[in-house]
Amino acid sequence: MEKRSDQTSILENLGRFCRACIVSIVSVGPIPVHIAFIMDGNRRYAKKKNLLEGTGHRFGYLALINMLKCCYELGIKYVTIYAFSIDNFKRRPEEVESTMKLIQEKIEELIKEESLLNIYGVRVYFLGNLKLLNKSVRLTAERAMAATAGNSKAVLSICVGYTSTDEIVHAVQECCERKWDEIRELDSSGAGYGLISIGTNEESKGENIVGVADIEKHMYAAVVPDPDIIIRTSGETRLSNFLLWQSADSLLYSPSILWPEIGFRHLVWAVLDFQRNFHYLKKKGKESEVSWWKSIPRILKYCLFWMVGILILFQFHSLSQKNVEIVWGFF
Ligand SMILES: CC(C)=CCC/C(C)=C/CC/C(C)=C/COP(=O)(O)OP(=O)(O)O
Repeated sequence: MEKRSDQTSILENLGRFCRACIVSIVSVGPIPVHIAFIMDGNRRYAKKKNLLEGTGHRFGYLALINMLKCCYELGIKYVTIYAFSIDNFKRRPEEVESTMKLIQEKIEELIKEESLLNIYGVRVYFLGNLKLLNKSVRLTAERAMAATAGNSKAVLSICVGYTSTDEIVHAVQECCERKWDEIRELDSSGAGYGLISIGTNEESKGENIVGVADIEKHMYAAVVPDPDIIIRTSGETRLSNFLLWQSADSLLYSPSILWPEIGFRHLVWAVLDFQRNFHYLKKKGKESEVSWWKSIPRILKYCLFWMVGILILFQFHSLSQKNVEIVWGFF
C-alpha cells in the first residue's frame, strides 16, 4: 500500500515536471496577454456520460479552475470567460435557477482566503448587465469584485448577463449621455446644443461627435485589453455574441472537445497557434524580447525533458495503465 502511494506521488511529480518543462519551452515565444473562453458543451458532456444535466456545469467549473491554473502557470495575465449570456436566460427556468445557484456558490468559494484567486493574486470583474441577475447573485458578484480589488497579478473577467450587442448599445448610450453633459458644461448658454453624431474619429473632446475611443471607454470590457485568442470548445467556430467589438484581431481556436474535457494540452496548442500567427495578428510593438542566450536555461530544460521522455519510453512496458493515466492527467 505504502509502496503504491510512493509510486503515485513519483508519477505525479513527473507529470508536474513535464508540464513545467513544456511551460518553459512555450514561454520562449510570445505569450498571449489575454485569452477569452467560450465554455461550450457542458450539457452535452453530461449527456455523453449519462449524468444529470446540472452535473455538466459542475464538471465545467472544475475544468475552468484547471484552465485558470494552466493560464497563470503560462503567465497569461488576463482571462475572460463567457459564463452566462443574456440568451441563456431563455432556457428552462429550473435550469437558469440551478446554473445561477452554481455560479453564486462557486463565486463564494473563489473569494475565500485560501482560494485560487488569492493564491495567484487575481482581481475579478463581472462584465455584463448585472441588473439582470437576481439580487443575491448580484450582491455576491459585487462582494467578489470588492474582495479581490487589491489583487494585481492577474485579472479574471466573468461575463454574466452579457451579450456583445447589449454591451455596444449600452456603451453608445452611456457615451452619448456623457457627451451631452460635457457639451452642456462647456456651453452653459445652451447656444451650442445640437445633435450628437457618431464619427469615425478616434476621440473628440468638446465637439458634438462621439468617436471610436469614446465608445470603447464605456464598454463593460474596457477594464481589460482586447483578447489575443478566443477559445471555443466543442468545435464550434461561432462567436455567439461574445466580445464582437474586441475580437477584431483575435485568433479563434476551436478544439473538438466539450468544455469539461479541456486540458493543458489544448491551451498549449492554442498558444503555439498564436505564436505561429503572431506576425499576422497585428501585434505591433509587442515583439518578443527574448534573445537566444536568455533561452539557454529553457533549452537545457528542453533537452532534459526529452531525455526523461526517452527513459519513460524505455520503461513504458513496466508501467501499468493506471500509472500512465496519472501522468497523462497533467495534460
Ligand atoms: C463561478 C463561475 C464563473 C462558474 C461558472 C460555472 C459554469 C461552468 C457555467 C457555464 C454555463 C454555461 C451556460 C455553459 C455552456 O454550456 P451549455 O449549457 O451551452 O452546454 P451545451 O453546449 O452542451 O448545451
